[in-house]
Amino acid sequence: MVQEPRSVSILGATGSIGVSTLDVLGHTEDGAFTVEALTGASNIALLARQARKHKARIAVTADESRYRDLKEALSGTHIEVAAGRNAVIEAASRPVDVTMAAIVGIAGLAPTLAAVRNGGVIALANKECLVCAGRLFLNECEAHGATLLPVDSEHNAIYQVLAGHDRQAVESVVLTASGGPFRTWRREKMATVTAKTAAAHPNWSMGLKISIDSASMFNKALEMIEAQHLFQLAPEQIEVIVHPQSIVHSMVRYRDGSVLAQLGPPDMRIPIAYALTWPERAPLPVERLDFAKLARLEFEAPDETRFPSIALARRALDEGKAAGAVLNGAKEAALDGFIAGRIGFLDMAERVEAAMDALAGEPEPLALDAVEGIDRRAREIVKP
Ligand SMILES: NC(=O)C1=CN([C@@H]2O[C@H](COP(=O)(O)OP(=O)(O)OC[C@H]3O[C@@H](n4cnc5c(N)ncnc54)[C@H](OP(=O)(O)O)[C@@H]3O)[C@@H](O)[C@H]2O)C=CC1
Ligand SMILES: CC(=O)[C@@H](O)[C@H](O)COP(=O)(O)O
Ligand SMILES: [Mn+2]
Repeated sequence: MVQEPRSVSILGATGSIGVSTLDVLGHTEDGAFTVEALTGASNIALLARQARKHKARIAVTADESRYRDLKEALSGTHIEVAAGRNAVIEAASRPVDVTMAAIVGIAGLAPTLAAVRNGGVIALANKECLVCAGRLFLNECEAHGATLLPVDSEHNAIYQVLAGHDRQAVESVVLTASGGPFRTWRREKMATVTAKTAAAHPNWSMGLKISIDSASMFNKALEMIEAQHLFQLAPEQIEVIVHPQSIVHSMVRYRDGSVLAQLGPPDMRIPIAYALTWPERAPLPVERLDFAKLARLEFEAPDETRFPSIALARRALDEGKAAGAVLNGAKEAALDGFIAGRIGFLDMAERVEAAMDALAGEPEPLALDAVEGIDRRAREIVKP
């Protein structure tokens, strides 16, 4: 049976997830997908190359000052060009079958919400949408009939192993964490690391910010809150276990004692392809796991003294309300400060805790401007 082509927009096309998404599209059958919008920010040359190669209808940079550069880079084509935050939101609101939401940080929230309001499939890599605005985001998905498919590898794994099972039978979910580059380091040594060392993830090739978040385990902290919203879990149903090989992407415990897991090589093209082709599974030429060569799969409890981010996430899960938005906004500001060399690696968790103390009990933000407001206040407290 010949199927209609699916139209796809990629928000954050020039980033790690965006590039992998276009790579996956390149492996699908000819004519299976058409590209509507590609958005980026600073990397104009790559955005223009991608738009030409994949015959996008529109290319948008979030940086208003780069309009002319992008226009010039796409001269001689019929590809529309636009620039600025609102242009990204407008491009995201064009109706498509699938939107890959892969802008980094809370900057991805407004464009992804715009895509949600069109219905269709939202392939969600941007975990911050759920961390900062879980209830708002899910309400909008329901109101507009959007299908939310998680791309974050752990949540995609859980989504896959929940499929076809009774939710009432779920005891807990177990998020796996690599432990990052400092898994075995002493705390004193962690105090002096640079952004370059922190960005060297042992298993995954990812953007700068999520790589450093993996090193501080703030990535796992965000993922705990992401899981709470996505799978409607109580705080005590969310477990974290360190698994240094990143082969088991996460697990679900059922009430009969069974544990179901999803495994695969650490390659984001697998969850990306799952979301793009759902509910089918298309062939994908990625590495196959060779179980005879896998020496061992290890598991260990996270050390919450060296990685206080995990305890901060537990606190946010328990407090609810605006705590997710505060944790994320404070973390983004602290991370920017660490990358710029203004604060140390261990200072990040201290700054986040201070913001959570100061803004404890703030009401849950249920509109975009309320989320952005609480995010701004958290950043002001951190002021790195
Ligand atoms: N990378 C991975 O393997 C995984 C990523 N994720 C999540 O996916 C999201 C993307 O991650 P990743 O691809 O690593 O990030 P990258 O930093 O590699 O890419 C981010 C993308 O967002 C664009 N961008 C940056 N700032 C803005 C802004 N203010 N407005 C609009 N666009 C902007 C960038 O444009 P430009 O580069 O042109 O400046 C780029 O296209 C994050 O939320 C991350 O947590 C989740 C699981 C795995
Ligand atoms: C690939 C992916 O989903 C990342 O979020 C990954 O999980 C990061 O690894 P950590 O487990 O080290 O945070
Ligand atoms: Mn993840």
